[in-house]
Amino acid sequence: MITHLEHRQAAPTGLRLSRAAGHGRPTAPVRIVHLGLGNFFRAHQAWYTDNAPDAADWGIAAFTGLSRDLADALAPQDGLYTLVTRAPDGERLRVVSSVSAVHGGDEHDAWLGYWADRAVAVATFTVTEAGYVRGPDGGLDTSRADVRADVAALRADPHAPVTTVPARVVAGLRLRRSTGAGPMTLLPCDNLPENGAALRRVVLDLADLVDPGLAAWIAEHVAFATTMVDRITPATTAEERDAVRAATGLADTAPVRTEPYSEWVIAGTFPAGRPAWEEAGAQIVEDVLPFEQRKLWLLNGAHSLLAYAGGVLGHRTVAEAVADPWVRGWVEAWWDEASRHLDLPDDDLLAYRRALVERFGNPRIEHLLAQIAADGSEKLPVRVGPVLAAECAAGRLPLGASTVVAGWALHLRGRGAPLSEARPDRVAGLADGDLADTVRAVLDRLGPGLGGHEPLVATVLDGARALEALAEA
Ligand SMILES: NC(=O)c1ccc[n+]([C@@H]2O[C@H](COP(=O)([O-])OP(=O)(O)OC[C@H]3O[C@@H](n4cnc5c(N)ncnc54)[C@H](O)[C@@H]3O)[C@@H](O)[C@H]2O)c1
Ligand SMILES: O=P(O)(O)OC[C@@H](O)[C@@H](O)[C@H](O)[C@H](O)CO
Repeated sequence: MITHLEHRQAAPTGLRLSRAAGHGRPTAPVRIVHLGLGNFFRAHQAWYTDNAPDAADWGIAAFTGLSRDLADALAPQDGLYTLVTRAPDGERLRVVSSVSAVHGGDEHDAWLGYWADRAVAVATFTVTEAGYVRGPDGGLDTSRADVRADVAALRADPHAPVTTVPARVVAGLRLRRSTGAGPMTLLPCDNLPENGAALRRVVLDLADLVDPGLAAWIAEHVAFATTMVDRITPATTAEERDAVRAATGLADTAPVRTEPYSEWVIAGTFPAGRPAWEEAGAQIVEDVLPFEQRKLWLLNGAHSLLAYAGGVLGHRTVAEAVADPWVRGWVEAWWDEASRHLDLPDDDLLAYRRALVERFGNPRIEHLLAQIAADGSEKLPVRVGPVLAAECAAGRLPLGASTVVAGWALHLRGRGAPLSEARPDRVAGLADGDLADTVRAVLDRLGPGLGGHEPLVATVLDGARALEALAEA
């Protein structure tokens, strides 16, 4: 295995990462604010910004969303961290310098301060699908207690601390309007279809409830860009910290490991500017949709299939699950089904599938199925629902899609990884009754009327029984 250090590293062993000690570049002025400081942001948006030729002009102030632990880990090392890019046969380590400031999500005054600053031109987000607090129709879910509390707080005091993502954004934009800090762009980077429009909708919904006139100001001054983001980035483990220390001699409490592959496709306008991300490999396009569907269905849909069906069969990681011939067969079936509904040349799709087989099989990316299985109620309607409905509408009973549904039904009934849902109310009652009841209920979640499609129900039930039989074998 080859280990390549991209930057000069400093001895002595155990020295903490620090700009004063000459690690990384000098701190760049903050012109981007990020919400959702976690692993993916640091392997993706922060890395592209670090690679841009104008990186010295574009620093990021990054806020955690929920727990402030990562901010506390990164602050003593000046926002610097080691990105470990793991190929099957070797790895590259580099110190990423683009994060100029780190904050806990509870530092609301600091958050507001950036939004009032004319120098800040872009806000990016990686807050998980659940973080957008959308209701079933995609609008703001005003039935949530946290949303209601935030609306009441902002009506009473524009500076009041708030917790939901749309409320944090509305608070920031309201201050930006009053300080005349000018237009900016919001750039969501979560695995949601049309994520720019999705964020815009919940932000405008909440603005309307808080401050008459604010929604119109936002519509005129704030651009919502849409993105497709891709780079498989599992959660960091203690072993990773030890491995980085062994390779570099540096004590980094928050390294990130990721794969060599990376894609960022962006559509939108940037009235206050942005880094030259396209020179770091991002694609700026008119329409993200074909890239987004290809990725959400072929990559993320297959991930969910691996997580649920592979989890029932006792697999722990993506690489383990995709090496199982049964699971691999279902993944290929799913890819055939999804590809029929993608408006892209066959050769492109085949090349993408071949690359996915390699990426999933990378033994040095230990991507836990349990991490992917979380929040299925948010993910499956987006990753699998559209293909399932389209296949049924075309008169077919899709094996791959049915196996994802079968795996999810069993997962909800306690098989595979432990159930983890940001919105437990969304899955309440789904596991009640017998397996057929669960299958009907989950199908109805994925497409109107699918729970009453008897041949489909029978196909999913067959799939679930086959999974159970294989798990017992
Ligand atoms: N990890 C990947 O491979 C990957 C790849 C593409 C896209 N993404 C997107 O990035 C998201 C985050 O992935 P990650 O690996 O960085 O996870 P992570 O757990 O390392 O970080 C998640 C961040 O989001 C915040 N957050 C979580 N729920 C929130 C909520 N309800 N409101 C506000 N903030 C919230 C957390 O506090 C944390 O700061 C994913 O959900 C996905 O949409 C991840
Ligand atoms: O990050 P999530 O929870 O939306 O989904 C889990 C994985 O499918 C996802 O993180 C992929 O690894 C990623 O989308 C690859 O770019």
